[in-house]
Amino acid sequence: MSDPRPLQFTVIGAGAWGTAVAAHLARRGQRTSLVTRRPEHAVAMQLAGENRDYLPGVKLPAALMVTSDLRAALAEADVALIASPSHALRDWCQRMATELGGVGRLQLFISLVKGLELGTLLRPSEVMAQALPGVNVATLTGPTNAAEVAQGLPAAVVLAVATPGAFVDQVQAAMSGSTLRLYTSDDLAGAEYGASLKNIYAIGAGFCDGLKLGDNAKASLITRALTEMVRVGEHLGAKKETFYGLSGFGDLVATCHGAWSRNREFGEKIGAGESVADLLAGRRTVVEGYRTTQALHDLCLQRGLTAPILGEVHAILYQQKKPIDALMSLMTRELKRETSSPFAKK
Ligand SMILES: NC(=O)C1=CN([C@@H]2O[C@H](COP(=O)(O)OP(=O)(O)OC[C@H]3O[C@@H](n4cnc5c(N)ncnc54)[C@H](O)[C@@H]3O)[C@@H](O)[C@H]2O)C=CC1
Ligand SMILES: O=C(CO)COP(=O)(O)O
Repeated sequence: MSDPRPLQFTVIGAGAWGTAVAAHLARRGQRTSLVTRRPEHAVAMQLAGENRDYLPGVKLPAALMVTSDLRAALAEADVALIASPSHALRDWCQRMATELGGVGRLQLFISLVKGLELGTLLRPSEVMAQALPGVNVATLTGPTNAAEVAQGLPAAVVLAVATPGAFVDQVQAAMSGSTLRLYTSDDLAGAEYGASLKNIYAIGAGFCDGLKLGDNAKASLITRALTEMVRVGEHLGAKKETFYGLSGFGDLVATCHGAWSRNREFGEKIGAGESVADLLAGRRTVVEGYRTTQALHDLCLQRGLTAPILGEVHAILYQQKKPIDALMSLMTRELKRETSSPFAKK
């Protein structure tokens, strides 16, 4: 691993996760800018020394530069990290392409996004590569609740890249420290599909919580979800082993169990009887699993893949199926060996 040398990091999107990653980088002594969407949000953060809208209670390092000036923040950037909700990713990327007018100094463009784009069904790095062709794309993902990372609690993540190399090793070293340990991977598809699928299963785990089904039910759901994740992901071109790592199993466990998880909590409230529409109305923070359930459902239909748990989550979110009826559908499926159940292809 090469020694860190000063790099310029630009984190785009000042929700909870972009702010936490930017704060981590600045604390590591890396030159870091955090770009907000709204100018008034940048001003509020500068004045308060805190992101009161999305990450209240966490003091931002003085060295962190907060701005809404995307062009200035990108001008010197060696590494850009994007932390928008998946539905806003393409807009941000198009703005970046316009402001950069080429690729500038940018050598690595890292997604912090955990969801697919509705309609195109593309992974975040695929959307990014379309907007900025010629830049190496990557994702940084794993079990990382933003508040914990922002507080400096320890975590491990994976940096999965399209093209590995010396610069990626340098970024790994620059971002790693005593509170955050980065592993690298060349399975970008696996890391992104794992990150997207785990949000759907976390909604499912939330249904278990809301229905008060107990620990056995939730453990069974998580285990079968992992099996489904591996099968769907492999079929979509990912490597099986990736799903047993931080971006798959690691994040699945964290999100299905985390009291903080917005996806899990969304499912819990639906399981307890609240309506999807009421829960989404006027929400400020993102529940990625909601749109991504639709995207992955569409992708499975398109590829002829059977994914029973994903199908039931979709039926609850989009077809008004009752969570208790979805449970019955899963429990009464055809009996089989644990290691069997090959995909039924159309
Ligand atoms: N919060 C967390 O613990 C983690 C989140 N992530 C992922 O990071 C991504 C961003 O999530 P968070 O930082 O949690 O967001 P958040 O829920 O804290 O904040 C929402 C963000 O979305 C932006 N936004 C809302 N509507 C928008 C629009 N129409 N156009 C552009 N931007 C819009 C807001 O400005 C804000 O930055 C998601 O894909 C999420 O799954 C990944 C790891 C951890
Ligand atoms: O991705 C996350 C943790 O790794 C955040 O999960 P939620 O979006 O469910 O809060």
